[in-house]
Amino acid sequence: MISRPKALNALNHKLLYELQQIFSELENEKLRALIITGEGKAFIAGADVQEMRGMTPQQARDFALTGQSLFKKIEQFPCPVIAAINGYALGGGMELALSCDIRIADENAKFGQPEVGLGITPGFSGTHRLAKHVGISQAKELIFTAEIINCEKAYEIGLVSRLTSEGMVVEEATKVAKKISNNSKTAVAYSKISIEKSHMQNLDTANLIERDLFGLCFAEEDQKEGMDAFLNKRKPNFK
Ligand SMILES: C/C=C/C(=O)SCCNC(=O)CCNC(=O)[C@H](O)C(C)(C)COP(=O)(O)OP(=O)(O)OC[C@H]1O[C@@H](n2cnc3c(N)ncnc32)[C@H](O)[C@@H]1OP(=O)(O)O
Repeated sequence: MISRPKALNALNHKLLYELQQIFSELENEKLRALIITGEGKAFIAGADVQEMRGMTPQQARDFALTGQSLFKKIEQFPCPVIAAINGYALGGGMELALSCDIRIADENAKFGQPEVGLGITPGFSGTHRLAKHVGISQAKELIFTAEIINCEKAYEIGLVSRLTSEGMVVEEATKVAKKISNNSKTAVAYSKISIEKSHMQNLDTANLIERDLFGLCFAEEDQKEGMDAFLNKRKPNFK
């Protein structure tokens, strides 16, 4: 849980470093799924404007690199990462949600990239990932207008995959995490790698990536256990 509620969980250097540390430690935990949510009325209301106000161009560039590196770590995390969006997901907050694999929104969640209203561009990979998830036209409209959209609009444009009533988003994210956890950890991990690496590739390159990972599954115990379970009409017991 992102917990800096007095500043609506705004991402300052301290919080970004803490998150980098947490994800580095969790990488070796052999998790099946990971849920991120915010404390209070915001998921994350963006990068810390107070802290950015006095930055030099070089300091701002270094700050952007800090956020970009953390969000790349999340996107490449060994298990699926689910953003349980409990409120405002703005600027860097939307960009963190975009680095997650699955986004689920509470009915009070609001989304936007308000940066151009502050005289800056998105800086934590939002110009890349927003277009990746909702298409270039929608991404341009959201970024150029700095419009804040509600959860229904976010669902309509494919920014989030599920909507929940107020206060139920972590419960719903937990349900999804449990469904993922019932499946082979290796097969889910390889599927995540294949999707991320083959996206934006041509079909032949994408097929090569998928073919190699598909073959690797057959070197894993889970493939034998999964298929034996089906053939013997029982539930699989993945390691
Ligand atoms: C590379 C990435 C770049 C970026 O992410 S740029 C930043 C993008 N984000 C934004 O522009 C959103 C800024 N925040 C807001 O627009 C508003 O907040 C909200 C609409 C989210 C909520 O408004 P309301 O309900 O009226 O609350 P409140 O009084 O504005 O905020 C409560 C306290 O939280 C602090 N806060 C909110 N967002 C940020 C932020 N992004 N950076 C630093 N502080 C923030 C405020 O200042 C205030 O604090 P105090 O009570 O001491 O006045």
